[in-house]
Amino acid sequence: MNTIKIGLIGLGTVGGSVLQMLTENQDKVQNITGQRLSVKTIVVRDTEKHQAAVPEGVTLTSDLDAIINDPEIKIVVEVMGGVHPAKEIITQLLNAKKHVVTANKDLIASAGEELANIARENHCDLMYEASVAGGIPILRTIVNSFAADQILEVKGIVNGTTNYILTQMQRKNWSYDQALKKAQELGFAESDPTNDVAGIDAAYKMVILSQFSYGTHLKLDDMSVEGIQTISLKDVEQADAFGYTIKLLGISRRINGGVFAEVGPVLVPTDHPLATINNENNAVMVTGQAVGETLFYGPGAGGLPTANSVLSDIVSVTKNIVLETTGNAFNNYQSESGNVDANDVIYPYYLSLKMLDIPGQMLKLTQVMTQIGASFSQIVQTKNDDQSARVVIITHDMSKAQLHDLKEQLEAIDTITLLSAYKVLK
Ligand SMILES: NC(=O)C1=CN([C@@H]2O[C@H](COP(=O)(O)OP(=O)(O)OC[C@H]3O[C@@H](n4cnc5c(N)ncnc54)[C@H](OP(=O)(O)O)[C@@H]3O)[C@@H](O)[C@H]2O)C=CC1
Ligand SMILES: N[C@@H](CC=O)C(=O)O
Repeated sequence: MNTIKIGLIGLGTVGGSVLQMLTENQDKVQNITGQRLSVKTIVVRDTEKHQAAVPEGVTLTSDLDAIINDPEIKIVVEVMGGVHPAKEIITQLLNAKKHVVTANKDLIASAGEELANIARENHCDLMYEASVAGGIPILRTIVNSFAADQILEVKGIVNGTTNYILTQMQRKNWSYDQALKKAQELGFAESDPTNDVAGIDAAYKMVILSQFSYGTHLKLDDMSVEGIQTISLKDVEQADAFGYTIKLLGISRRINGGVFAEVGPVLVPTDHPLATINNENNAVMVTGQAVGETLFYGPGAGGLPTANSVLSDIVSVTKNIVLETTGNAFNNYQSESGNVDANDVIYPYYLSLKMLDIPGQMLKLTQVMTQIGASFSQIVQTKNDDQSARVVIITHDMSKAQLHDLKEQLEAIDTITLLSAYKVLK
């Protein structure tokens, strides 16, 4: 039996589980591919820390050249994370004719196209199923099963850490800090969790999903990205009283020949499937013109679920090596798309406002709403912690352009402060 040697860069949450799966599931992989897969070399920063976890016969080193310059190693798994030096390392690996499997969404969202070109020039595979929604096989599903359908919308929960934090805050009354600490301990969060909680990790995933779904190359700078740091317990309770759960959603839609994508907190009706997705689980709802609405659910973070996606890529690369069909892009859908007009992006909004407790403030608010042509379907007045008046509104449908005008007009009124403005899913 032929043996394919593998190099592994990173032995943390995901790398450790990849090593475990490659060791424990060897027989099945061998049965399917006809090849024996064997990890030859592992690269980490601190070899001492990992020595005990490395099986006999496997080289553990901090020297990347031990993989790059080893002609025996055909497939390299990059699970170290971050854009630099991962980008330079993968470039070197591809130029050294090695097939690369990565879970690195930061890198693929920022430089995926460039790396795919280098892979093609070298007749190498570059695969990254694990970069979006951890254990959910969403990218390959879009490539294969939506190949002929026009995807109209992709939305969902694509960050496990924030969904875990929101679930613990909503169900167990944990503080934000307590829930984040636990998410880090469980290995869901990035080594620096800023990108998780600020919505940037979800935005990277929406960039990749949009490329697969609409063939378009969005940039993070083109998207509005908001995290969960500003969600207050009062918002969570008020949303619940209105019949909604707050979730951090990525939403992308084809609108009039353009592609619109955003990440932010959204009020989801409690009977909507996305409201039922808890803990580190993710769910991606793909709406196709022909197929209609579909939902893909599963663990979005964690070692073994993510490793399962990495292994599916390794098996695909192995089959391509055997069939001599390497060098085809993971996704080759390319399509031009224009800009989306802010007048065409329409949702109801949840607005919470702080008002100085002096007469005439509600009248001012109503005047601003009327002026921009918006109206509300629900309104509640309570108190903020500092005893100022808190007014919470759910608007009728309004455009992003109207929301922008509303924000501008409210900024000019020093007795009213807009605390939060979240989309409401119907
Ligand atoms: N954790 C998760 O649930 C998921 C993670 N991902 C992605 O998978 C990748 C890995 O994540 P995760 O396993 O959680 O990360 P960890 O922080 O747990 O592990 C990172 C590993 O990479 C090694 N490493 C970091 N920098 C270097 C370097 N310059 N040279 C050599 N080795 C290096 C570290 O070595 P040392 O230990 O010596 O410091 C460590 O072993 C990231 O891209 C992440 O976004 C994707 C989906 C889910
Ligand atoms: N930090 C990420 C890990 C998976 O991509 C998350 O929490 O979703």
